[in-house]
Amino acid sequence: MKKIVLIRHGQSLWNLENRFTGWTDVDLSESGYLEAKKAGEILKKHDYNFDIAFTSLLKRAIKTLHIVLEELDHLWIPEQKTWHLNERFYGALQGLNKQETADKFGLEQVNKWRRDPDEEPPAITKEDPRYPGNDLRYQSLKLENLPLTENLSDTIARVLPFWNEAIVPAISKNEKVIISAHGNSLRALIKYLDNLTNEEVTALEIPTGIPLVYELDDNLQKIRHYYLE
Ligand SMILES: O=C(O)[C@H](O)COP(=O)(O)O
Repeated sequence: MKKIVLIRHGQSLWNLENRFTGWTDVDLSESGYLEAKKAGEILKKHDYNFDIAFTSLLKRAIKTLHIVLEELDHLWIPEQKTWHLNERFYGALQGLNKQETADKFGLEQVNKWRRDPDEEPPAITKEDPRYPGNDLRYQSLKLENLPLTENLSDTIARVLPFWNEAIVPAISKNEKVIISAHGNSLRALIKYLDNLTNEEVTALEIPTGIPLVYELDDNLQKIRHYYLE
């Protein structure tokens, strides 16, 4: 039996302000730091240790990972950072307040943008300062990989290749893996691991900063999953 740990970053400043974040690189809030520290303490209490870590290119996930690893005295393990694990790119919604957007466009539309796997939020243009092509960290990406908007299906389409090409080989070598990522990149992965329908994934909410364990069999099929307390 193999075990992996997934963790959504601790509360970010824009989670606190209730703003669409996506690829905006906002920091953890004070509570977010504490959540990450507590996650590390919980993992330590349960005697978890890791051989390799995977995270996104966004500081809220990277810092969460580092705070957790610091608690475990495991800052030395190799880590791979990748845009594939970034939060869903929220297009022109990035930066807007979720409540104000619901007041303007209606809650039904906002819920669709947030949770319907096939509904794309309004796109930005390449001239928009939020275009990832303007950001150094994405300079090695192919043009077609730089999103203008993404729905969950688009996010799944970039998370799964990384799962198969980088994370599966590590798990198969019996390496103990921790993945620190985001609400929607983790929803993408969990949809796959739990074989969820579109309707089921719509209802899936992942709390910030709580370690989520997946037990997998030798074929990497899920046996069970649970949050650690
Ligand atoms: O990018 C964001 O705004 C959040 O991290 C996830 O937001 P959601 O719950 O609205 O998808």
